[in-house]
Amino acid sequence: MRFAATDIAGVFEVHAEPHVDPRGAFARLYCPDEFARAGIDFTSVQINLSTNPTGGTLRGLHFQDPPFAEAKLVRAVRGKAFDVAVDLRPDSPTFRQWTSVVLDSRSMNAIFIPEGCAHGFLTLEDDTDLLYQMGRAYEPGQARGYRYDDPAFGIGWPKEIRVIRDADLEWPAA
Ligand SMILES: Cc1cn([C@H]2C[C@H](O)[C@@H](COP(=O)(O)OP(=O)(O)O[C@H]3O[C@H](C)C(=O)[C@H](O)[C@H]3O)O2)c(=O)[nH]c1=O
Repeated sequence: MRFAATDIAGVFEVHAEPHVDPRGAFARLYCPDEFARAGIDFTSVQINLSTNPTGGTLRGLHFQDPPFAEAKLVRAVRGKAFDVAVDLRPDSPTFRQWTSVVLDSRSMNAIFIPEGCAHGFLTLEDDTDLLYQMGRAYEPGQARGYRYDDPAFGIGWPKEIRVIRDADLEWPAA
């Protein structure tokens, strides 16, 4: 497993480094000890699956405030997605900045998003499924969000948005 820093402190692209042979590939996707050696204290306690049949589906930007803030490890297990983390930590030098990773099921990469960041993604092809490993159990009613196009962030989404739920258009301005 290889951890690549991004423009935002604490956000990493995680490369699985699959073992490939004529049968296919085998990869370790998560290991708390390897995360700890990379300086990341992250224990996966809940796993979620997001299925998105239509390319151009946007979910997010979502986050939760303390004490319900969530760290998450997100990967595409089918298809491809433009995945975004936004730094919402007021004391961070990259406050309100964003970074992106293209999650590709074929390369087995992932993005680690620490507490204090918002998360969103835009699927780049039909039938894109994202698997989430969460650092805390789900707390109903704690979800907060900002619009994907909030001028405070200026996120450069790479393609037309074709599917988005109304609630993700109704978030307050940052
Ligand atoms: C997140 C979550 C949701 N739910 C229930 C609540 C709703 O009845 C249903 C769909 O939830 P929601 O519409 O919030 O799902 P998304 O819009 O895909 O939100 C997720 O996608 C963005 C991009 C994220 O980063 C978050 O992990 C999460 O907010 O699943 C659960 O039962 N457990 C959960 O952990």
